[in-house]
Amino acid sequence: MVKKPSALPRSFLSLRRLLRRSISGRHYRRTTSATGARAAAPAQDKLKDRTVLVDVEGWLLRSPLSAFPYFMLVAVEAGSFLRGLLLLLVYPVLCLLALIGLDLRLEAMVMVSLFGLREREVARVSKAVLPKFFLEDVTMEGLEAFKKAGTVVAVTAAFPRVMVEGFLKEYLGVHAVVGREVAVAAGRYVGFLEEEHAGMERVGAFLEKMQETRSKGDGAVGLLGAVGRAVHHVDSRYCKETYVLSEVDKKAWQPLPRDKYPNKLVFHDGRLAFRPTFFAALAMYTFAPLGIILAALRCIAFGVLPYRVSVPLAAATGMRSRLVAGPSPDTSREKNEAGGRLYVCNHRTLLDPITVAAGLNKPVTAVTYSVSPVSELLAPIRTARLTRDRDEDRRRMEALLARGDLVVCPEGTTCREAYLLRFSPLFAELTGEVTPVALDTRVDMFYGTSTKPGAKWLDPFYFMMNSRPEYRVEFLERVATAPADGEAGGHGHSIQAANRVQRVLGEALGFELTGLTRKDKYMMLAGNEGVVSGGAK
Ligand SMILES: O=P(O)(O)OC[C@H](O)CO
Repeated sequence: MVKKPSALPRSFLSLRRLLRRSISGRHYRRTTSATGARAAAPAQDKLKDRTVLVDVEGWLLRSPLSAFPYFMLVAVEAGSFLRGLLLLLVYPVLCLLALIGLDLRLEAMVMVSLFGLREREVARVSKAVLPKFFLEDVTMEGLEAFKKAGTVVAVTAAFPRVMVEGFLKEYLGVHAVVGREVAVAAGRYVGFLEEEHAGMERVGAFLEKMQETRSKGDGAVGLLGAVGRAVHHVDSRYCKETYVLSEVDKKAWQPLPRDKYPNKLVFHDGRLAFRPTFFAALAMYTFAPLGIILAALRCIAFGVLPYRVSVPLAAATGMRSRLVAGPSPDTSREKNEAGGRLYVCNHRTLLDPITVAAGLNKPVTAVTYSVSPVSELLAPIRTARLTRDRDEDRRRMEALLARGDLVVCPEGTTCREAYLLRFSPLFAELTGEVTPVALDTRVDMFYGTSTKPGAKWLDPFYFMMNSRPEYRVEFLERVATAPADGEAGGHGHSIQAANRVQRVLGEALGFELTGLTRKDKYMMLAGNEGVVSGGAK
């Protein structure tokens, strides 16, 4: 359960603090903004190395800010689509509650979205799913104001602390997030959100303990929104200087561009590929029955029909496969000395090898690692498991390549954003040249990738459930992977060759190269190493 506020009356606590501060001789100067646009943001250097108290909704995030999409994301991603539907259905009633008091609506949204959910899963969603959406709501000026600050304490009242903590700490480098807690029992949320004043008492107690706030001389600086914010009371007690941002000023602030994200958003998780506002979520739930039918039809088409029939048929249902550059004639007809051709592609979804096969219009074998057994069973192409034992995998791949064309995705896991992960170099030791295939996908409603072991088998189905899923396929010029005359072979060489192929694909796609791995992705998004039980070997 959440900690109960102190039994002492709040007025007594405030009086005690006031006395303590008067005795230490501190002064609290309040600086309010001028009315001109952007006047409220202090120069970066002014806050250099200082302790800053940031009001998340009032200062940092864009206005008007709707909390509904975030609760919808938590309801769906940490709960289920059924819970999301419940939130959608009760939301109009919750809006009526807003007439009685805004906080009542918030409390009710917290109850519907979080009740019964595991604390750990909500924290995971806060780190793995919500940041993508919160980052789109960050104001550039709001963030830049405290970029050089020493310690940043973020305060939230419009969201439970758990919902904003992941994004603020992981992506914006905020040091502490304090705000309202939701009651927990036996590791699950009971759903009661503590009152705003209790959240602010918590902020006060936190600042009270900080050396910087109490004794460094400069005191803390507050960056606050203008109206009706309980955080002002805490701020006036702990900050020597305060910048207050009016709603009018904030409207002139710009959204933070992607290239200015303090930490790159390479990985994210969750099924919903759109911001679930009330109407967008309503559209999704209305479309879902048709989406299921479409997905079933598309899966059957790719499973049983030849590509020259299934591709146009899928296109008639809205699914697009754009072959930007097809395989060169010799690539598709001739075999190389190893046997079949080795196609090396970046990894967007589990359907990548099928798309390559459709582009070639002939069967291929795909090597997989930690794929759900259900996906293997339903795959319309031959698949072969890797073990992550280098010698064994090499033997398996050489044998497969001797028998026919092989598709490998050396990133080892899918990536949704415009980045390429590190290429595992084993493929470069199998044959003298490879054909890189640049793949990109677009979805409008559901992501066809996931990290939850229990949900992975549904990945291709979700991709097919989109109203207009799209694949872009580009067969590139072959790249030599064999050592040139006089060049040393071995592992060092294969790493260089793998990096070369990664670079070629990165250039074709306009994607940034990274050294991140499958393990990095899973540790970050799921807190595990990404091994699907029954699918590793
Ligand atoms: O589910 P992912 O994104 O880890 O991708 C799994 C790969 O397809 C492994 O072959």
